[in-house]
Amino acid sequence: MEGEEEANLARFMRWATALGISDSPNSDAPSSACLGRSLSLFNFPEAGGRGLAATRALTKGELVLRVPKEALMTNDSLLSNDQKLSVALGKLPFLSTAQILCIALLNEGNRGRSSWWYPYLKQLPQSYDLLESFGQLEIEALQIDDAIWTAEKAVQKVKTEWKEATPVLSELNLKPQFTTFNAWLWASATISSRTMHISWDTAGCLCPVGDFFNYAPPEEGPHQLCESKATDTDSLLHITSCDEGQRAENSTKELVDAKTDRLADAGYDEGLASYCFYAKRNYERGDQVLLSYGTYTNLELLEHYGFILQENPNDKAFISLETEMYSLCSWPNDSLYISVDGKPSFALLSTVRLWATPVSKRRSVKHLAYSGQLISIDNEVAVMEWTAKRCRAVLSSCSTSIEEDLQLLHFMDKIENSNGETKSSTLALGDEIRAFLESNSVDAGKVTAKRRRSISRLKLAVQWRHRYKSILSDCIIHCSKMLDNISVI
Ligand SMILES: C[S@@+](CC[C@H](N)C(=O)[O-])C[C@H]1O[C@@H](n2cnc3c(N)ncnc32)[C@H](O)[C@@H]1O
Repeated sequence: MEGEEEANLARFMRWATALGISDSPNSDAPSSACLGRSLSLFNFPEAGGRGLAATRALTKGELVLRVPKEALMTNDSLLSNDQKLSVALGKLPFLSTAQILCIALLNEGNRGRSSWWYPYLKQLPQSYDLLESFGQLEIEALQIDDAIWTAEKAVQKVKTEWKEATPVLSELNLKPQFTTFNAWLWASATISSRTMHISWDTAGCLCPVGDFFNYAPPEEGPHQLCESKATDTDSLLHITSCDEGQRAENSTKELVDAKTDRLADAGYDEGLASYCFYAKRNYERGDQVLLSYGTYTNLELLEHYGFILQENPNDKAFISLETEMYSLCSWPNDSLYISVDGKPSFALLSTVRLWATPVSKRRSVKHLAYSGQLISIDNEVAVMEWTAKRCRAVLSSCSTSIEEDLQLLHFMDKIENSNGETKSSTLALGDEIRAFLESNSVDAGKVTAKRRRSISRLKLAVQWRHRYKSILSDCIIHCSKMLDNISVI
């Protein structure tokens, strides 16, 4: 099996080199290998698995990989020489561009060795852990309503998309294994987790070799400047004003920064007729070279890419608010969250401050709330108490505690790394966790490949909820500190 994987990879690299994919894009000398001068393929078990390492010191902004247009797998390139596919798709004009790319990808897989893309297809992952591939048990293991709802919606969406595409899959006469729901899940996850943005097709493109870059979040998340000022413990009594004008200026700057950041990272270059990848910072030889796919919370990473980050500066915890709060201020609902450091977002804090003000006085203090200023000491006490209480309510509604989640994760690590020797260690676990394991059918004795996959998804669900609960727990600590500060005044 390993030998076969190596042979597939070697064939893929020859194919990529012949197409002009190159990590020495500025050199005129023809390359004998597509990688080796700036980048090389390497395994990073703790940071994305297969990825790209720097083979020399790389400078920020340097072009490190170029993938010519001919090597990009797009709807255009897959449909252009396939009359049968175009005719079949013409009968279902309502399909989305992403559904069309799924169908075209399965159609290409069905061709097997005769596909021009065969070397590329052979080194794609065989399975994924995106939310849409979660079963009922894994979804329930997320525990938090918002996440469960997101996962159920993702599963429903991928099922609907498959059903809508079924008539085309039948008309193409694909082998049965390329028309199943599992095959569709594979194609859909491949597209969700590996396509790159192109301006001429919303489905994006699959970019051989370029899709070996693992993810790092962009350096700074949006809105952080304002929020940290407005909720800083030190500045409680002399709150730095962050008025609407300042906010607008900051967010425009952040948008521009985010845009230049993305452009500096990767993008299709019309002039070079290639997808180009740039070093987003300086790298030492041996470092993993990473790409920012965008700004994502852990739930969004899980939904679109099938992984989470233990340290994600853009993670957020949403808690359900009093119904009235959603309409009290003009902030969008997705700005009402608790940041990864446990502090309420600027918008959440100002909303709760206004809500905690008697109705008759709200009008006169609205400008204070909107500019992030403290309304009164009593109001601030009510705000911190309400926020901490809401976080505690969510934590106590979960069927496991943060400590139990940690124990469970530790146990799952053992199952993953063991060859069936873990049974006795279940005795050391609490009743609740043992019941959880039994109800999830995790039989510690047998670890088949299929079981390993379902454990890996279950582990992702537990890791996600553990990070979420940690944010709420940090928020409770933050609120207590603020209350302590107020009490010494
Ligand atoms: C574009 S591919 C990157 C290459 C991929 N590792 C491979 O073997 O082909 C994106 C996928 O890599 C994995 N990945 C990327 N960055 C990661 C990270 N920082 N931590 C964990 N997994 C990551 C996820 O499975 C994700 O869906």
